[in-house]
Amino acid sequence: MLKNPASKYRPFAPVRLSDRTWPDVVLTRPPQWCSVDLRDGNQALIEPMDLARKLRMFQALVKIGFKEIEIGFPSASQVEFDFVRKLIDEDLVPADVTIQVLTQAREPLIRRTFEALQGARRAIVHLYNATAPVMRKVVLGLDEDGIVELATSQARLFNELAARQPGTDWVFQYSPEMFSGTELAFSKRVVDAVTEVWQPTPGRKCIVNLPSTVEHSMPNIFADMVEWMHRHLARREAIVLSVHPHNDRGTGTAAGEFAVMAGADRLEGCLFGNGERTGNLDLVNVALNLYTQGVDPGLDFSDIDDIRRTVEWCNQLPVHPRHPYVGELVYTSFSGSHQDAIKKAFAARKDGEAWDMPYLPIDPKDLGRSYEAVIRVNSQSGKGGISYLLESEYDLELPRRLQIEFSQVVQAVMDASGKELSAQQLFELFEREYGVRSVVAPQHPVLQERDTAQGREVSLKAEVSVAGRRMKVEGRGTGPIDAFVDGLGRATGQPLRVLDYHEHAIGEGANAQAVAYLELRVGNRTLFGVGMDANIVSASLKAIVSGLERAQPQKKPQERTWQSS
Ligand SMILES: CC(=O)SCCNC(=O)CCNC(=O)[C@H](O)C(C)(C)COP(=O)(O)OP(=O)(O)OC[C@H]1O[C@@H](n2cnc3c(N)ncnc32)[C@H](O)[C@@H]1OP(=O)(O)O
Ligand SMILES: CC(C)C(=O)C(=O)O
Repeated sequence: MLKNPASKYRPFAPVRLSDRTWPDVVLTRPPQWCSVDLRDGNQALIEPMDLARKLRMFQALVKIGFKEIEIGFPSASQVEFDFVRKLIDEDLVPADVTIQVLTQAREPLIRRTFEALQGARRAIVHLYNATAPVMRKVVLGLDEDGIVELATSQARLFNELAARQPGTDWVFQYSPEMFSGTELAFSKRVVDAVTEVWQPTPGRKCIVNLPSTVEHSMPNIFADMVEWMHRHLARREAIVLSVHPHNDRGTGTAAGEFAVMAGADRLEGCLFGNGERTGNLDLVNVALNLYTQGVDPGLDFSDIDDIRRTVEWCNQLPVHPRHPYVGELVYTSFSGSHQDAIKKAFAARKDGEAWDMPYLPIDPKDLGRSYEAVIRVNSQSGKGGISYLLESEYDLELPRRLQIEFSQVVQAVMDASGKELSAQQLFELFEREYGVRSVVAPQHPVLQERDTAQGREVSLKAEVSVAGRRMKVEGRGTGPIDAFVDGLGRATGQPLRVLDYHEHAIGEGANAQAVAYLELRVGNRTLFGVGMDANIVSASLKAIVSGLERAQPQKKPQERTWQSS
């Protein structure tokens, strides 16, 4: 890179528009949408779409709700021509959808374009020619007058060819190419000259499309340029003012939104921002930005993953996992504090309430995404995410101090592997750590109760196996748990106390299980034991054995053996 980039690059020129109004505008309704996936998106593909892919994309766009779809550049190739014919000949265009096609301002191409459209019910024919200084000089070798002459002569050809096909309801569109890099006064001059030829009326408008063919400036500058055009164009009342932002600086979405605030009526772009170089404006992004402001965009993305799969198939390009609204990872939280906040907000949220969810600007359900993938656990995660997954996938409601204890177990495993843990892996780790499957309930229990002067007394005899060692326990207490703790303490010679107790059911009916979480004091250690059983008392007794097993001196995590004192 250069030490002095100014020796090579020029800053963009600000627009003189001190009375700009667009910054105060609030968007309360959607613009007119036009998808250019089948043209600008298609021309940017490594392998342009064949007929089957074009048709599938067209049908997906119709299903989403687009009413204007640029279906191709019919003079560019046979496939492009044939696709237009296919839609017309096979009557595949719904009555409320208008197809649009693009042509350069070159006579043979324009003639071929009108030929492709024969028999169309309604069509937008889109004419463009270069207007930017570098293009005038280097590509076309024309001065400003030459460019105006080129544009107007071809605009006249539009009038002529359309008149020969009166059965079609024609709409004309004009784009000064690289509007973003063209002097504003010249853009106005050429656009006014074209609309003078076309003579649109408020009842029969033409479309003037302002492309940031290359995104040259910050989006506020683009908005100033659009507002300037909006205020200065002749015949504005007879024009649908459209913009066509690209995304070279990564601000295509902002440019599109600001342009609508600045007076644009219509937005051209592609699904998930496909298009030349860094792409076109991402229509899904803008539509869902509106949606999250409470504005119905008039486009339906309620199965956004299906749309992504279609787009990936047609474009043969992947959508990035972090792409706004659609990426595989955008409804996933790995970091502990995010998980904690999301978990609490889900628990606090009541149906019908306004969406006010930390770290989730949109309800994934609205786009057909599920909550399950919202939280994933890796070394950046904390107890909130871990317990969320265990609760949402396995119905385990870990008490808070157990969440803290188990998250340290998880962290040790993560630190060693560096990998993400799925909900299933977390559950298996939990089962192993607390011996949920391996711990056996006390065998041959004999339980007796009697009333004494101090109250009810329970005595319990049983055989128990703790970490592979069988022992007989005999104890007394105010209830079975108390008696078991007393007996185990005697049998192992280890002081044992229950500090806290939580239990809940998992599942219903014949398959219901009880799960008990007991916080124990074993010797000088405080730790949890967990037991699961169809019977709640057995679940509690198993939890005590679980805690006792875990209390023995540790060799390696996940590898403990019993050492009796
Ligand atoms: C910014 C955009 O996205 S605009 C859309 C661009 N899309 C595409 O180009 C995809 C489809 N294009 C194609 O298939 C081909 O380019 C075609 C069929 C249109 C034309 O092909 P060719 O005739 O072989 O010409 P080529 O592609 O090299 O275009 C360059 C010629 O067009 C002329 N030209 C370029 N832009 C324009 C314009 N806006 N208006 C008029 N003429 C133009 C150039 O001056 C050059 O003419 P020259 O050969 O006399 O020097
Ligand atoms: C033809 C125009 C609209 C275009 O695609 C562009 O300038 O990016």
